[in-house]
Amino acid sequence: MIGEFLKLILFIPAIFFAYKTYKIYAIRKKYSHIPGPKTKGVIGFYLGNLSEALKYIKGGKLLADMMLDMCYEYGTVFKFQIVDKIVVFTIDPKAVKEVLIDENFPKVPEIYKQVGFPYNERYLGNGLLSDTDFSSWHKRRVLFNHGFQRNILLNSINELNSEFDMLMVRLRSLADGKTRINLLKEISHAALDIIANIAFSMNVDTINDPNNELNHYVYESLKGFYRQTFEPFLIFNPGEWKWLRDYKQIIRNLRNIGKKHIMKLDEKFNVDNMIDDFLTFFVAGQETSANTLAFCLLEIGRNPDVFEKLKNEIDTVLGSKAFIDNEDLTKLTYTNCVYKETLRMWPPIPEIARISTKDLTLNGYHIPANSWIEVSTYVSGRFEEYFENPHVFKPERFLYDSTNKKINNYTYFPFSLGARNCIGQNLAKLVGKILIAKFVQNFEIILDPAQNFGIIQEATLRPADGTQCFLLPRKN
Ligand code: HEM
Repeated sequence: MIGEFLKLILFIPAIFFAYKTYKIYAIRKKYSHIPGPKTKGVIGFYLGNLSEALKYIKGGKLLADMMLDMCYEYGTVFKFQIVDKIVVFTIDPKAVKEVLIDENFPKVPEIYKQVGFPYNERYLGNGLLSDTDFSSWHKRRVLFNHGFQRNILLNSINELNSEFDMLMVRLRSLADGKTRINLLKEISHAALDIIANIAFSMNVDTINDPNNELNHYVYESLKGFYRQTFEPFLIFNPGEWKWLRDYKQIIRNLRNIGKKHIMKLDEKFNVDNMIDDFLTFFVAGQETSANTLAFCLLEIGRNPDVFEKLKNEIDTVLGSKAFIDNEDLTKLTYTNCVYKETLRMWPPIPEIARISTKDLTLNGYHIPANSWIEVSTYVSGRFEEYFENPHVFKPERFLYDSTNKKINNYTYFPFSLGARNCIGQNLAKLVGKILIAKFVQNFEIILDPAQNFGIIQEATLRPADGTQCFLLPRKN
């Protein structure tokens, strides 16, 4: 009897192993006509290119850096294998257009379920970012589109000016040339206040009260989300179950804040869906906007020539005028280029994945239906064929004059492209330009030489040390 039981115990894993082996064999065969890195030996057969990917991450690089190196080796359409999944990667401009715009392929449900319902707890739920069902997503996107148009956002230019004036006051109190300042943190606080104010007419003062509950729960919920993404096995460790309960409670507390606020608005829509979008705007908008600006100020600190040109433009257009209006913004051409160049080198969302719903041909290669296809503005932005001296921070490449040819839309897409592009991009650009202009008007920046200039990729890309610097008030 015991012998039979033991046989059964060994038989089940053997069947499972045989099934996995067959699955991997079949998938490798299906994509064998597409170029890509070879895998090594038996371990390579089962794990694919996982060990190469881990080498990049351990070496302080990004997965996207591995893709960039592979583009030089295998061309602009190639495949790689991670365990039993094969990903088709492309930065070919025609292919990018086809995947994101012409075919408008859906998002990958496996990725967005994690942020929608981590551990079966409703976090972003079916919010705009995580809803992978086209028709339910589309109904709500149409509702929100209007409020995010540039001309509508310009009605809030007073609020945007005042939020950043508050940040300037706070930074001035620290600008003695000796106090080390983490600019990422300071800008994150302002970004949260702006989203609360502009999107939900909420008065939150995170700039002066970083411990407020909205900031606390948004921050902690994101921290939990990263752990869940990068430590997928922690659920099996009983020692982590208390952490898991606390994480779920943080999500519930954040949703309760959203619920209380939405009830005040007396909305007629489904409350749970409204809470999903309440959380989505903070989660999708705060880190991305703040990280971009932290990278931008890091580049300004690293490139004194860029800082000088910015000062010239901003002093000429604004002088000591504190209020920045739409007319001023349209004149800040170089400032605009600095923002764009920052997003070329440091896009906070470096890669985007889609699932193909039909067979197609990319760059001559047949791509079967149900393929996981990845595109990356980070890789395109650093590919020498598309951008000359891509590792040099050169805002002038976005100045469209007779010496510069226009940048191809499908090689530069930090806000993604097509129907599921970033709804908050107009807000992010307004916020970005106003912050840069006010910062340059007010301060000299000295980067802390002791800081780590590396980058970290969690859900988004950010400067590892958060832009550590010393500030001095500008004499003008
Ligand atoms: C520099 C700042 C920002 C960058 C680089 C950025 C980038 C992106 C990208 C690449 C996507 C597509 C993601 C995907 O396909 O998985 C996206 C989607 C989205 N972003 Fe942004 N974003 C920024 C700021 C914002 C802001 C300020 C908000 C709102 C307050 C926002 C709200 C959203 C939402 C709701 C989506 C999902 C849109 C949909 O699928 O309908 N983002 N963003």
